[in-house]
Amino acid sequence: MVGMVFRFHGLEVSGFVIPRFSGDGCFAGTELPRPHDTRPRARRKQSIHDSWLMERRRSSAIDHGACGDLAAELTARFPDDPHPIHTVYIRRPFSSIAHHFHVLITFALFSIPIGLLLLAPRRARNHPLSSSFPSDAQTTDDDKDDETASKMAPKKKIAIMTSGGDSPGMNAVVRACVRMAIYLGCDPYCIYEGYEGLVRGGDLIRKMEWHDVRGWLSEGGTLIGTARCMAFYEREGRLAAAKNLIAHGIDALIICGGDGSLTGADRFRAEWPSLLDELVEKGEFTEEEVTPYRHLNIVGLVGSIDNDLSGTDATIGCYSALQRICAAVDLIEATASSHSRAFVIEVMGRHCGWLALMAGVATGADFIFIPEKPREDNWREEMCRIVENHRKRGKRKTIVIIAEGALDREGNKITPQMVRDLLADKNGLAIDTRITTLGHVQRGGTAVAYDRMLATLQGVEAVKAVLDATPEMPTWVIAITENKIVRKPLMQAVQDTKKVAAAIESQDFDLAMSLRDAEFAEQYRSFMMTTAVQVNKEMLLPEKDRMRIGFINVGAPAGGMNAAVRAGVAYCLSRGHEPIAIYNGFAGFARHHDDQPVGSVRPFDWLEVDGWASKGGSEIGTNRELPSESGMETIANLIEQYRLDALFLIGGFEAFHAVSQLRKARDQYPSLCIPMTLLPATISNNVPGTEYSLGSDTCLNELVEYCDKIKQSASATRRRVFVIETQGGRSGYIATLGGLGVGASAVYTPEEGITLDMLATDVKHLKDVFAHDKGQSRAGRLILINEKASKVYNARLIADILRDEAHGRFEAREGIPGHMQQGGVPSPMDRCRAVRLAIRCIQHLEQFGRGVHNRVKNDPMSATVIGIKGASVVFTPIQKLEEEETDWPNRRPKTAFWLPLTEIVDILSGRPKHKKPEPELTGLKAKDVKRGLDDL
Ligand SMILES: Nc1ncnc2c1ncn2[C@@H]1O[C@H](COP(=O)(O)OP(=O)(O)OP(=O)(O)O)[C@@H](O)[C@H]1O
Ligand SMILES: O=P(O)(O)OC[C@H]1O[C@](O)(CO)[C@@H](O)[C@@H]1O
Ligand SMILES: [Mg+2]
Repeated sequence: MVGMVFRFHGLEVSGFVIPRFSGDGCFAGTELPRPHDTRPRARRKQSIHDSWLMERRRSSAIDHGACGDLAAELTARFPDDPHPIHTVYIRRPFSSIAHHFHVLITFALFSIPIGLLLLAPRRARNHPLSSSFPSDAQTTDDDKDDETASKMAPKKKIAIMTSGGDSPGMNAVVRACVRMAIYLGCDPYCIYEGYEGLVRGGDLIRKMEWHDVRGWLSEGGTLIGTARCMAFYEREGRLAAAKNLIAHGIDALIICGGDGSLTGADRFRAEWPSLLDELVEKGEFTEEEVTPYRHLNIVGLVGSIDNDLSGTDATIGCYSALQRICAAVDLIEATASSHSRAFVIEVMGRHCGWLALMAGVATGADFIFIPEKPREDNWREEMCRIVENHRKRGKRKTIVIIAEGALDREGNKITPQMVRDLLADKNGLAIDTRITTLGHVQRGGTAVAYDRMLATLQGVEAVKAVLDATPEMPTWVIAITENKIVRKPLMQAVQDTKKVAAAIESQDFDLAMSLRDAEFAEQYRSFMMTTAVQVNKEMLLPEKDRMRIGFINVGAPAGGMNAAVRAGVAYCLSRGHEPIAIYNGFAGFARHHDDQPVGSVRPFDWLEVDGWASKGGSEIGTNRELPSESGMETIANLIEQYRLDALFLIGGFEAFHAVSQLRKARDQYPSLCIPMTLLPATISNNVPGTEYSLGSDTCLNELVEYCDKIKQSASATRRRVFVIETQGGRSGYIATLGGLGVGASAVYTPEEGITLDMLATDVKHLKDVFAHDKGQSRAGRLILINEKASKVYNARLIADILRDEAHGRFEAREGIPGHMQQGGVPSPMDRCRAVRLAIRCIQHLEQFGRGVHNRVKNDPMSATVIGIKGASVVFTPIQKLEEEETDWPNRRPKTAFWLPLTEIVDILSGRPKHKKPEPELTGLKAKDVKRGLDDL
């Protein structure tokens, strides 16, 4: 270090110091012993950043000399640093900004590697868009293309920040944005500490590399920090933020936060032109310098556990928080039931009742309080009436869920204490009552599979939106409607969100409800119907319209089956229908209906069913037998014998096949001319007519949790790859979505198949990746393979091939989670969707009424599948699905909506492009080709 001259003031590094500016245009550093400094090395390095950055000026040094030596010197200082310094650029003092050089030092801080950027330029090294896939092995070669840099257009710099309360999935957002930006030839930056980082600038704005975000999918919270920043509420703060963005040459900003953060973003966007004018006026920049930034390119991502932004069905993190809440309520139920107690559980949601509402639906709570829909003035009597009704029916536990922002109709806060006092009132219900406040437990922990998927896909979409943006376009927020990721105008979403608050304020609660997403109001009605069973007599249908509805589960168990039965039964009871349980599928129906003392066909007992909201498996039993196997005539006779007016089926591909068989047999057996509908429930998610089946979310959570653990083991062992076999039949949905959630290096699906070419590419890729991994990095890798991806290659064989090909350079093992993937307790999403879709199914069946055999026979809508398709919930006639949309030999839909996601899994894991397998020749063509009678 001695001999190099620095211009920076009192800059210290453990072991050497960079002295004051000497005024002679060159730099020097001197070794200094630091015996007193006991801080860990990373902390000491942080202090260099801090003090150096305090020294920096826009117009300070520009020089390119000696940087190679300095990088080598700094690397030598920190030999065991996992992220060595590649390049140091130094500026000569008072040079013009127009020289377009920058100072960059890459240090490592704790586990977060940092690209330290000083005086970021508009200059960049450009990777053409057509460049090969970025991979873990090839991403940090910044210095290679220096000579070409000056000839190319500047690279776009995209900054990502997280803001407001942290939420699980924010790290997945950052990972997706960083890697997608690199993939598309841009430079990603992270703004640390939310708006605070934007206002303060300096080293809170850092360039990111591909490997910087490795392993982030499974981390909770936000690793780039977040804050509630007071300064950003003020124009002064926003002015500083604008200055920092331009100073760092940032072209676009992706903000992931809740309603507040996006309101702030919208305000920033609206003020931007005047902020730039003010910066020019104050002499911070010239007009030419700000010209490239005249259009502020912002994209919002909604990251919040509260699910409080209008225009999107889900926010990143809300399902993870719901998972924590439901897990806690499920646990509390056992103790509540044991003591016959009531529990008042307070959940987060300052201005939004989504968490409380969904928790109420998913756990089958007795009563909820949410800000958007305060109870009538007589809420005390209403709650007591419902709780009393439940207790009279024999319920031993009472669960009341209250959002922290719960209000009464006059806008007064309803507190858990008020509710407790009411339930415990000695002159009233006199129930032994406790309060549990869940607090920040709800925000903690790793993201559930859905949030990882949402965060990743929305992150990718945000980068694309940034690159598509033109000044004429509105500023987008990335939303999700049902199953579809969509761009919506941020301004509209923010305005609608503000309207919710205003509507609550002005006590227009219907408006407040309608301004939330469509599911919100529907779920509220679902909750009311399932909790106030037979309390509200207005719900009852006239006698003549009441039906006997058979409930039957078919296929393998799937999370949410019981919740669907519970909701369907509760709805039937509210309407005066008679819900009939058919135990153990068609096999039970055909062969055990007259067993004694109880046969397989019997009315439901509401008290028993009411406890099924959170139960896994299938309480009424399920199996794969088809009506044709049980005997179609027997089934038809039984339907007649039990006077069933409708059939509600819940299950997977076998259930689909069963409805198809029943429909086709209608000509022969008139008793089958009753309305029937199928609610898809299978972890494989392979039922035609829907993009989502109950149980698939539970399965993905199990798979992701399993893979996280395996990956941790692989990472601890350093250079090891696990090949995980997933279930899913001939559908690669679970493998692909699981791969998206855990960042798999490769996913093998039956839709694509496996070839030697693919394996060879993946082996080479893994070798490259491991060769570039430093020993210290979190190097474990996963490959996911569906159980039927190939007739030849299975998890064990692929692991053996990898191990053999590694020639001792890395290890490979297989892992098979098997039936664990069916899950224990169903996920809240499966439970909530089960409730909503089951109620829709019964509503669909009840439209037909009783004894309408002829009408039913000619109406394609009388045998249907309910499904979520894109942005809507739809019923599709089974005949259409059977004939047009089903790949019968492979037992899956002809088109898999999720197939394009495989590319995203590959892009984000840096998997190289591989040759796709040829389509399989079958039948006569295959025979003739093999005999040489036809062309290949
Ligand atoms: N009206 C506003 N004007 C300017 N900045 C704002 C505005 N509202 C919020 N912000 C900025 O966004 C930050 C986060 O907002 P807030 O605390 O409301 O959290 P949030 O984004 O809604 O997240 P969550 O509610 O999930 O915790 C604020 O600290 C502030 O810096
Ligand atoms: O952690 P803090 O800043 O106290 O914020 C708690 C608030 O954050 C939120 O969880 C949203 O993240 C609100 O529901 C809650 O009121
Ligand atoms: Mg908020």
